[in-house]
Parts: sequence; structure tokens; C-alpha cells
Amino acid sequence: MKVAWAGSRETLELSDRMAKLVANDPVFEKFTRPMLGRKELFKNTLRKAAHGWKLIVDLRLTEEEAKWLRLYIDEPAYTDLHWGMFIPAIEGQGTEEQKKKWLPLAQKMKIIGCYAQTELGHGSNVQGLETTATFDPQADEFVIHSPTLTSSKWWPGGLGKASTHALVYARLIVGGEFHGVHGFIVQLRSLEDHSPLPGITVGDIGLKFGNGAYNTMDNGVLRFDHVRIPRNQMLMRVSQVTKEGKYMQSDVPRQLIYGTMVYVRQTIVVDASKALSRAVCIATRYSAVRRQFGSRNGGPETQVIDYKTQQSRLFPLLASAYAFRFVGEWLKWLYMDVKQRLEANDFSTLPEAHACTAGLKSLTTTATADGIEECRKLCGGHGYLVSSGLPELFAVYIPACTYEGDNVVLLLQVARFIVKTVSELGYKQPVGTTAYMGRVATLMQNNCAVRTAEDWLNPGAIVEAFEARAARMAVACGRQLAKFENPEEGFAELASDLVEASVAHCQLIVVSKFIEKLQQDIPGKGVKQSLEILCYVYALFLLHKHQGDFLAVGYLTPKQALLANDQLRTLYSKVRPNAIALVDSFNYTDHYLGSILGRYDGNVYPKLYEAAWEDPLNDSDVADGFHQYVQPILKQKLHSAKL
Ligand SMILES: CCCCCCCC/C=C\CCCCCCCCCCC/C=C/C(=O)SCCNC(=O)CCNC(=O)[C@H](O)C(C)(C)COP(=O)(O)OP(=O)(O)OC[C@H]1O[C@@H](n2cnc3c(N)ncnc32)[C@H](O)[C@@H]1OP(=O)(O)O
Ligand SMILES: Cc1cc2nc3c(=O)[nH]c(=O)nc-3n(C[C@H](O)[C@H](O)[C@H](O)COP(=O)(O)OP(=O)(O)OC[C@H]3O[C@@H](n4cnc5c(N)ncnc54)[C@H](O)[C@@H]3O)c2cc1C
Repeated sequence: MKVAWAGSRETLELSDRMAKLVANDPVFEKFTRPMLGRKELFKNTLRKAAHGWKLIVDLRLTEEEAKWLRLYIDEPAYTDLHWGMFIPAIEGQGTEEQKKKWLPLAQKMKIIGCYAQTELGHGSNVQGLETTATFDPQADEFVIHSPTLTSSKWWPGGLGKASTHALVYARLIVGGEFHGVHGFIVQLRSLEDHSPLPGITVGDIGLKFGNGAYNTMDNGVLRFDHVRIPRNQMLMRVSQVTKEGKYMQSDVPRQLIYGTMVYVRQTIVVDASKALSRAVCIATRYSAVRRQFGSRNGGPETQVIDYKTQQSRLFPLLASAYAFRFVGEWLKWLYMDVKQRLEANDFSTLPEAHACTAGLKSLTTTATADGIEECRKLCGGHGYLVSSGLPELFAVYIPACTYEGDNVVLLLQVARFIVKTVSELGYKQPVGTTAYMGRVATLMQNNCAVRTAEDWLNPGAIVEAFEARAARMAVACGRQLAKFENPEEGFAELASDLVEASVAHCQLIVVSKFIEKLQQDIPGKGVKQSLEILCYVYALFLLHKHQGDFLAVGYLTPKQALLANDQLRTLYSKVRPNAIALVDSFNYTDHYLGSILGRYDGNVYPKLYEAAWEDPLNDSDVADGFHQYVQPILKQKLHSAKL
């Protein structure tokens, strides 16, 4: 199962090597992180990033190894944005000449870049950005300016203190005419002493949610006062501005300017399975250690993992972690395919890639953020201790529901894609993830054939149920929209229903990709069978949770919904014997898990007890401040009879 989770034996060995490298290096210690003040915390992150880079250079790590190293260091840092957005943006939107100039500098870390798109006033609405880039043909330069307070760049990671350069998204003005938002490489700080260059005001935006957590990142604010950059620092693959001041659009679609977001959304889906599996690993191991009630004749109490309620909350999350792992693998393939096509100027699959990355990013991050919080509750009171690892994991993870596109805004993008597909059904055969809509007549007509709980253990029955639900919800939205004279008004009015239809479509993708994975050859005794059980748990849990949809569209009867739930209970009993093995298969070191409750050796109580004494409050028996603030109250002589 370790191999199935990792993807291959080579990846398992490689990731294991990187995990151990990090776990055994004292520089990457992270247990004191939530106790550190902001300055100390940030300096420590700089130290870790520098040490990580030294390891990459000294050990000549490959890109793949470096990615695993970064994962196991487990600390958001400016390097994420440099490698994860600044470099990919230049790769995707720069001309050959621009790539030749900027990529070697960035890849050798001679410059440090960030991705400065969001502003104080606008994040979701990218076309609403206010920063301007006005072309000055006399000087052959752009003038980058922040005309209003709300145009201040706000949020970019790495901008606050670390970056020397930024990829700035600004409204292009040529000859007094606006040409929409484009990307510009702007130097922010001196390469000699790191001080801000003239016309640049830059700093950190302040503390964020939770202790430690995302506060290791210097999310920044940036303002420009008529800052001049050479013309060739506008990324010009999509459109060009000539020396003479002529704006030219190439054959490349304008949406490619959003390409970096497509790339990162894809990586976020892969990362969702890592974050969720971490939380699930902690909650599952601890649920096997923890005992409450049920002692008979003085025997041991019941392990809480044996309670059906615990299983019905925990096992769907375990199954979701596996489901997200496999859909992430598929999405990576889809992205690589689109990337190759884009390089060959084939843009036909871009809308599908956008809809899939946006929708799956939204679906998986929402489920993971909620799942981590559920795991905290599954660990009872001890889950609330920082030493459980869950509070920091939650705090560091939840912004994923917002960054790279607010999850609701992204589902509305999926809705546009679905509505368009439905409206074109008469004359255009849908392909890819919407191919099922090509069978819409059958899906609208056929009803579920399940008669017994066992009938639900059938991939065909499950896929058809999810297809019918998604197709019927999409068609219903299409019919409702048709009643509006103005389609945009209709879209705004029906937004909540459209979001639900998008969720149904995305859940269908995850379920189908899990089932497709099981059609592959999966070596290892019992591995495929265990994955099949998890796949059914994932699908039937969703079906149970959203039974209202399946019933409302008239595909299921209440009896069939009840049978699905009966089957789900049986499946939980089948997961139980292998639950610990299924989380051990993630192959996480204790360092990466960062949790006393999730320790591999299960030695939870002695270690919790030990850790309590390490809290600074326990440095002395009598706390600082006692004599000043508590003792006077204790010694107070009160005259009021009542008191
Ligand atoms: C220690 C040492 C370490 C060393 C390490 C070494 C190696 C490590 C290597 C790698 C490390 C990798 C680490 C990666 C980690 C990444 C961490 C990420 C951290 C996250 C940081 C966060 C960053 C951000 O948040 S950046 C800002 C993101 N902002 C958004 O997402 C904004 C959301 N809004 C939008 O996307 C859009 O504005 C919109 C889509 C909502 C609306 O746009 P608009 O123009 O108004 O469009 P609309 O009219 O609705 O649509 C027009 C048509 O365009 C289509 N479309 C829209 N978007 C896209 C798209 N992205 N792609 C393609 N097409 C798109 C849309 O469908 C419409 O099409 P139609 O056909 O006309 O209908
Ligand atoms: C930790 C973190 C790191 C970040 N890093 C970066 C970075 O490196 N670079 C960068 O450029 N940006 C970064 N961002 C910014 C991030 O991309 C934006 O915050 C995000 O895109 C959401 O935009 P917003 O803040 O404008 O939200 P808003 O759009 O203001 O959302 C507020 C509410 O309005 C709703 N809403 C908005 N529009 C609609 C609509 N059309 N229909 C229905 N509901 C709507 C949303 O659902 C939400 O509930 C980061 C943000 C965070 C939290």
C-alpha cells in the first residue's frame, strides 16, 4: 500500500530518503514554532530555507528531490512563491528571450521573486486590479504606479521582506488606451543592500491566524510611485507592446495570463491529500490508543475507534485522503498534457483544464480544511493541544480555501463551463470530464436499479448514480437560466444552485478517477481489495451526505438511499481491521506528523505528560506576575458584607 500511495517504488524510496534527511537534521526542528515571536519565527524560516538550499546545492538534489525536501521541511517560506509562482509565470508567459534572461537568474537564486497580483481592493476580480503600467514611448519604458490606496498590492507571499523582484499584474495603458491586466517583472530591492528602490514602498501585512502556522511567510504590501522599468520587462508571450507604442495580440488566448494559477491549483489538489492524510493519520492512531467506557468484568475499556460514530466520521476522511491522492495524480497528468499542447500552440483543452483545476482545488481544499477540524474533534480534548499537531495544521491549511481563488468564486467558474456545455449539447459532442453529458437523454430517463445493499458494490451503479445526479442538476440549472432574459442576471440569481451543480460535477470526477485507478494493475497482496473498500466508502459516504440531491432529482428512491447507508456500515467494519495499516502506508515520519497523539509507537500518555513540563509556564512553580497581580487579591481585606 505504501507503493500504491507513493505512486511507484522509486517515488517511495526517494520521498523516504528526503523525509529522513529532514527528520534527522536539527536545523529543521519545528516543535517550538508555535511559541516563537514573529521576528524569531521569521528569522528561523530564513535559516531553514537557506539550509534547505545549501542541501539542494551540496547534495546536487534533483528537482523531484527538492520538492520532497520542501514538503518535509513543512514550513511555508518565501521560496514557495519563488519556485511555485514566480518561475512558472515566467516559463508560461515569457517569450524565449525573456526566459533566457530571467530563468537562469531565478533558478540559481541570484534574484528572489514573488507573485504580486492581489491588491487591497481586489483579489477575486483580477480585471478589477487598479495598478497601472503606462507605456512611455520616448523612454521605451513602462511607468508602474499605484493610483489609489486600494491599488496597493496586498498579500503576495515573500513580498514583505524577502523578494528582490516581483511579478506585478497591472492594467496596461498604451497611447491612452486600456488593454487589460498583464504581468511585469519589477525589481523592488537593491541587490547590494536589499533596501527598497526609489518609488517603492514595501513591507509585511502583519500577523495571520494561529501561532506559528502561516506566520513564517512574509505576506506583503507594496506601492509604486511612478516606478520605471524597461519595455522588455512586460511578459510578452500573450501580447506585445512595440517600441513604437503599438499593442499587438498574438494567437495565444488572453487567458494564458491566468496560467500560473492553473498550475498552482493543480499542485494544491495534490497537497490536499497530504494535509488530510496527516490529520487522518493522527486521528486514526490516537483513536486506537484512546479508550473510553465499555469495560466488562474489569477488562480494558473500548478503543474509541471501535465506536460506529467514530468510524462514520473518521473512515470517510481516510477514504477521501486516498481519493484526493488519485484524483491529484490524474490532474497532474491532465496538466502536463495541456502544458505540452500549449507549447505546441494547441489551446483546445485549456477550458477543461481551467474548470478541472478550479473545481477540484475548491472541492479538495474545502473537504480537507473541514476534515482537519473533524480530526481535531475526533481526538477529544487532547486534539486541542498544540502538541497534537492539529491546531497548527488547521491554521496553516485553511487559507487554501481562499488563496489561488476563493472556493466559491472557483465553483462559479466551473458552473459557467457546465452551463456552456449543456447549452451546446444539440450540436457539440462533450468530451473529457463532461463526456457523460453526451448521454444526457439516458441519464435523465434511467433510474437506479439497486435492489439490495450488495447491489451498491458495483462501480457501474455508483458512476451512473453520480452521473445522473450531476447531469440532472446541470440541466435543471440550464432550464432555470433559460427563463431569464438577461443570462448574467439569471446566473447571479441562481448562483447558489449553480454552485451545488458544480460540486456534483466535481464529486463525479473524483469518484470516477478513483474507480479508474482500480482498473489499473495494482500489485501487492490485498492492496487492491483494500482500495476498493475505500473507494466504495468514499462514494457511498458522499451519496449518503448528499442524498437530498439524489432524491430531489428523482434518480434514487428513499429505500435505495437507505440501502446505501446499510452498505456503508458494513464497509466501515471492513476498514476497521486495516485502519492502522492504511495510515501507516502514508509513510510519514514522526517529525513530519509533528504530533504526540499520532506517534508511530503509540506512546501517547507518557509523552503528553513529559511535554507539559516543557511549557515555559512550568519553568517555575510560582508564575511571573503572581506576586504583582494575584497575591494582592488573595490578601485583600473586603468590607462589603455581600462579598
Ligand atoms: C527550502 C528550499 C526550498 C527550495 C525548493 C526548491 C524546489 C521547490 C519546487 C517547487 C515548489 C513548489 C511550491 C508550490 C507551492 C505553492 C504554494 C502556493 C501558495 C499559495 C500562495 C497564493 C497565491 C495566490 O493566491 S495568487 C492570486 C490568486 N488569485 C486568484 O486566484 C484570483 C481568482 N480570480 C480569477 O481567477 C479570475 O479573475 C476569475 C476567473 C474569477 C474571473 O476572471 P475574468 O477575467 O473576469 O474572467 P471571466 O470573464 O469570468 O472569464 C473569461 C474567460 O476566461 C476563462 N478563464 C478564467 N480563468 C481562466 C484560467 N485560469 N485559465 C483558463 N481560462 C480561464 C473563463 O472560463 C472564461 O472563458 P469563456 O470561454 O469566455 O467563458
Ligand atoms: C495566506 C494567503 C496567501 C496569499 N498569497 C498571495 C500571493 O502570493 N499573491 C497574490 O497575488 N495573492 C495572494 N493571496 C490573495 C488571494 O489570492 C486572495 O485573497 C483570493 O484570491 C481571494 O480574493 P479576495 O481576498 O479578493 O476575496 P473576495 O473576493 O473579496 O471574497 C470575499 C467573499 O466574497 C465572495 N465573492 C467574491 N466574488 C464573488 C462572486 N463573483 N460571486 C459570489 N461570491 C463572491 C467570496 O466567496 C467570499 O465569500 C493570498 C491570500 C492568502 C489568504
